[in-house]
Amino acid sequence: MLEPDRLISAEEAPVELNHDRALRPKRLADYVGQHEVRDQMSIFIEAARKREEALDHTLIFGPPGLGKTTLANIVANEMGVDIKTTSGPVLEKAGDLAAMLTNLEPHDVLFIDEIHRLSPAIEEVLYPAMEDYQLDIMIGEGPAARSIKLDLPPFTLVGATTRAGLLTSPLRDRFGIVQRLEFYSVKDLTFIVQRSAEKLGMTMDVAGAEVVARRSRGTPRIANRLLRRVRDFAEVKCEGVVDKSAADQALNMLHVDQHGLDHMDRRLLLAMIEKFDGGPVGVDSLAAAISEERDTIEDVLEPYLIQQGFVMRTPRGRVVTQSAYLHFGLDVPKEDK
Ligand SMILES: Nc1ncnc2c1ncn2[C@@H]1O[C@H](COP(=O)(O)OP(=O)(O)OP(=O)(O)O)[C@@H](O)[C@H]1O
Ligand SMILES: [Mg+2]
Repeated sequence: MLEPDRLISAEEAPVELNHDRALRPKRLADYVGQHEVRDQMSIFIEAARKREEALDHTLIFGPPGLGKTTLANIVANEMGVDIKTTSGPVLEKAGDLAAMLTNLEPHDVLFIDEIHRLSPAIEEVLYPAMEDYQLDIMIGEGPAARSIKLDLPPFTLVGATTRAGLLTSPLRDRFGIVQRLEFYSVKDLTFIVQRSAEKLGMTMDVAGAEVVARRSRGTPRIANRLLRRVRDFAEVKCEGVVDKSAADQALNMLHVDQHGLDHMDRRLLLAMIEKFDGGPVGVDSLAAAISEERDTIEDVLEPYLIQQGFVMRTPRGRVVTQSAYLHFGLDVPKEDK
């Protein structure tokens, strides 16, 4: 399990929901970064609106905290329709999904988070709903069971997942639009931090914002979280003014390093170096070595470490790179393995 107090976890903490909502952009124009996604979505949305049709079903995937839920809400907003939200693990019975589908108004968005966790029975209901706006379900049990067919209004299914690879291919194939979110550049994150600081009424200069951006693992949710901690620090220690030095001090105190790595990342990298000679090592062995779940490694820790070039995935397992050794000030081993 992820440690609940992990400061740079990209997962959303329940107490954060409200803070986050205040900082969450509502229009496509305010959705920072992800330029390709934004440009494409803006065209698809405008076209659907002109034709007075529902937007095509849209799949959004990417690591936690990059803006999938935000984008789903923006899509509904820009289409001028309502959004109904649910998630894969919550939908237990076909009837649950049927109830949601039959409650939709024409062109509404049905947002299913963690869509890779839908049960097979629910997926079966979803196929005709997505393809033909038809609901086809069995009601009752035993000899009295019968199937009923209902027409649904044209709607848009927006699915979000951290792991597109776990989607079954029939489900995946039914999405007309597939968007992959990338980690944000320091420049984009700096902008997000500046804007959030403004909304929080903070006094912060660009250099201070950039420090927070650099240590946020390319993830807006983490940037906003670190920003709130920096604000605490500045209010107590620096009369509320955040410049480079205040931001540096605050984040050093929190043990978030220059690359945004924290103790969990360091533990993972050091285990690879010390226990497995730098790899290759399978993800299960690694999970056992650091007492983490495999999913946490694959979903949360690894994507950023790979993106930053500290870890590589090879057919034989994970390998640490030279940069990882250098990051810890260790000698890079000779190529004689
Ligand atoms: N493009 C963006 N521009 C500005 N802020 C953003 C952007 N994307 C995300 N954020 C901020 O980051 C927060 C987290 O984003 P969001 O909840 O949409 O992530 P997610 O991908 O749905 O994460 P999860 O996988 O945990 O569900 C938002 O509340 C918002 O404040
Ligand atoms: Mg989300």
